[in-house]
Amino acid sequence: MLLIELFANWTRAAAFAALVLAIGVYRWMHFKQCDEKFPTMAPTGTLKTMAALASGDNPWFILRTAQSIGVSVFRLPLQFLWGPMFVVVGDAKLARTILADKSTAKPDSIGSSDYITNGARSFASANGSFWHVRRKGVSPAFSSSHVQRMNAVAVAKCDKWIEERLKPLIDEGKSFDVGNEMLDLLLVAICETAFEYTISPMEVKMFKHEMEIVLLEFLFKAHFQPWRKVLGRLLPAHRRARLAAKQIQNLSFRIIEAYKKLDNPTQGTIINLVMCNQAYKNDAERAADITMMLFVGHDTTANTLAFTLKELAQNPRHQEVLRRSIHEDDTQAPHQLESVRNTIRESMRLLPVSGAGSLRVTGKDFVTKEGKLIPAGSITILSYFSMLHDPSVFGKDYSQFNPARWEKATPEMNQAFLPFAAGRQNCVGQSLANAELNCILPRIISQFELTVDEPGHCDCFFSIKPGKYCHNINTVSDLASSERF
Ligand code: HEM
Repeated sequence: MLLIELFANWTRAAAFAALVLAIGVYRWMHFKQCDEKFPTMAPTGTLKTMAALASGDNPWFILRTAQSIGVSVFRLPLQFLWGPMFVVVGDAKLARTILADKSTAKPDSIGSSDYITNGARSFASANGSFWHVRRKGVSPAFSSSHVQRMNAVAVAKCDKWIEERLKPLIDEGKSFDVGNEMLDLLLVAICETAFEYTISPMEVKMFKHEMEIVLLEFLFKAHFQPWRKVLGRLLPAHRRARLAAKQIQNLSFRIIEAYKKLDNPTQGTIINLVMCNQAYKNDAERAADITMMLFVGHDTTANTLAFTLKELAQNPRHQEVLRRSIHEDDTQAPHQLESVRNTIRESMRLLPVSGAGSLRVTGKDFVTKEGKLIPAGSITILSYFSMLHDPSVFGKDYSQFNPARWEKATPEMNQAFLPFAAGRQNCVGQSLANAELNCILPRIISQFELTVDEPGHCDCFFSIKPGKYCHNINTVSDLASSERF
C-alpha cells in the first residue's frame, strides 16, 4: 500500500517537473526564436547582473552596460521560465509614455517594502484603490499655502542649525559631514511641519540607525535572496531588522498619540489629513503612511541638498558665481533666482537621489524607437540616472557639474529631467522638496564659503546618497550675511 502511494506521489512529482521543464523549454525556445523582436540582451550574465543590482554600484552598472552596448533600452538576463521580462529603459520619451500609461503600475514586489512599516501597507508601496484613496487624502497637504508654511519652518530650522551647529564648528576650525547634518536638519523639519511633532535628538539618532538596518535587510538582502522572507526568522540579522521596524513603528505611534493630545491641531497638515481619513482601518495603517512619509520626505531632500553643497564645495568657481548672483540680484527673492534653480537642477541631474529609477509592470505592449517590443507584463526599470547622463542629450561634458547648461536647456534636456518621476504615481511631495531646496541653499551659500575636506564617495542604497562619513566640508569663511536674509 505504502509502496503504491509512494510510487503515485513520485509519478505525480515527476509529471509536474516534466511539465515545468517543458513550459520552460518552450518559453526559452519561443524567446530565442523571437529574440530579434525584443530589446537587446545585456551581455552581463545573470549572477553578475543580480549582484550589481543589489550593490551600491547599481545605477553606474546600468549606465556602463547601456554605454557598452550602445542602446538606451535593453533586457537584463533575469527572466526565468514563465517569469516577466526585465527591461531597462534609459530613453526619457519612452519612460514618460510608460509612466503616463493608466494600465501600468508598480510591481507587487514593491510591497516587500511593507517590512519597513512593520508589515502594514503604505500607499507608497501599493496600487489600486488602497493607494488611490490615501494618495488623494494626503495631496491637499502639498497645496501652495501648506508648502509655504512648511517651508518657513524648514528655513527657521536651517537658521537655528547655522547658529547652533555650523558657527560653533567654524569657531573650532572643524569640518562637518554634510550628508549627516542635512539628514538631521530635514528630519527635524518634517516632523514639526508635517506631523506637529518635536522629535528629540535621541529619536533622530534611533530613526536613522534603525532605518538603515531595515533597508539593508528588507530592501537589499531579502529582495535578492527571497528565501530570507521564509527562513528569515532563523537569521539574527533578519530578527534584528524586524525589531528595528518595530522601533520605527513605535515612533510613528508616538507621533499619532501626541497629535491626539493637541488642543488645536493645524488643519491640512499631513498628520491631520491622515488622522481624519476614514479609509484607514486603524492606527497601524496610519502609522505605516507616517513612517513612509517621514522617511521619503527627509532622506531624498537632505541628500539632494548635501550633494548640491558638495558639488559647490568642489567647484569654487560655480560657488562664487552663485553667491554673487544671490548678493547682486535684488529684483527677485533668492529662492526665485534662476541661478539657484539651475544649480539645484544640475545637482539633481548629476547625482539624482532617485537615480536607481522607478519600477513599473507594463499593462500593455510598448515599442522602443528602434522598433523593439516590450511585451505587456514586463518589469521595466526606468533608469533616471542613465537618462540624465546621456551624452547625446547633455553633451560630452555630461559628467561635469555645470549649472550654466540649464540656461539654454533644450527640449530633450527638459524631457530627460524626471527626478520626481511622472504620471499618477509620481512624487506627491515634490512641491515641498523644491521649496525647501530653493530656500535653504541660498541661505547657506550666501553666508559661507565651502571647501571639501574629504571628498568621500557616492553610494546607492535605496536611493543615491553620500557614502558614510564622507563629503566632509570645511566652511573656510563666515561671509558677512546679506541684509536680504
Ligand atoms: C528631492 C526630493 C525628492 C525626490 C527626488 C523624490 C523623488 C520621488 C520619486 C522619483 C518618486 C516615485 C517613485 C516611484 O516611481 O516608484 C517619489 C514618490 C513619492 N514621494 Fe518623493 N521625492 C522627494 C521628496 C519627497 C518629499 C519631501 C515627500 C513628502 C513629504 C515625498 C513623498 C513621496 C511619496 C509619498 C511618494 C509615493 C507616491 C505614490 O506612490 O503615489 N517625496 N518621490
